[in-house]
Amino acid sequence: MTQDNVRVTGAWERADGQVLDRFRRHSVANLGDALDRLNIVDGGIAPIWHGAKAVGTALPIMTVAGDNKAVIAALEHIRPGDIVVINAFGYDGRAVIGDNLAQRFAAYGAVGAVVDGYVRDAAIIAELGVPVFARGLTPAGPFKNGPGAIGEPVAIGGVVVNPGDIVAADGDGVIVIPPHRAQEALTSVEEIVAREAALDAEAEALRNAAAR
Ligand SMILES: O=C([O-])CC(=O)C(=O)O
Ligand SMILES: [Mg+2]
Repeated sequence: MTQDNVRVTGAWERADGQVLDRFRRHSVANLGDALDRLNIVDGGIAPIWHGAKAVGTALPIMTVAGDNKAVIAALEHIRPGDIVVINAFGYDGRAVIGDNLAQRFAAYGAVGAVVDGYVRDAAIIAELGVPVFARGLTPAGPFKNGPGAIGEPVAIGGVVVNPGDIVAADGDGVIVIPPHRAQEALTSVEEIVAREAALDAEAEALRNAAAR
């Protein structure tokens, strides 16, 4: 379906809320290790405020550089638990979202947004507490002409994101987990956490021995 210059692909399966909750317990670094250290978005895409983190089901949006018509059209397609994923082609000349859109994402139930591009209104977004990850900030506003696409696979930071993929983001960065690898990732990350706890205990024992 094409909705006024924006192509819209129909529904896809969303990740189960309990599965998302299990991913929420883990750092992106450990999740990356659990997936052979692959599937990680390049480090240029980072949180725009300290402490931002989010895990959700990807709602992918493709824009043209500097334009957010497709982002606005995507609002009505957000379902609770979604994370908005925008391929804005890394363009640094215009912000494709700001506090208005971030706030609307949250009102529709999205857990946050990952933007391969630039954003604005960072101080207000931080105050609102909406987790937003992007390449950087610019005060220049976007055009609203399209074209664009909603619900098709996109690339962000060198990684393909399909509609329905699980996306986890924290202070270190962003990872994309295809749903068919979710169980494997969770089993493996739980082993990694146990190993890291043993390393922490070892370091503590060394510190205590040195203090004696
Ligand atoms: O003007 C726009 O479309 C982007 C923006 O600043 C906002 O969402 O607050
Ligand atoms: Mg604004």
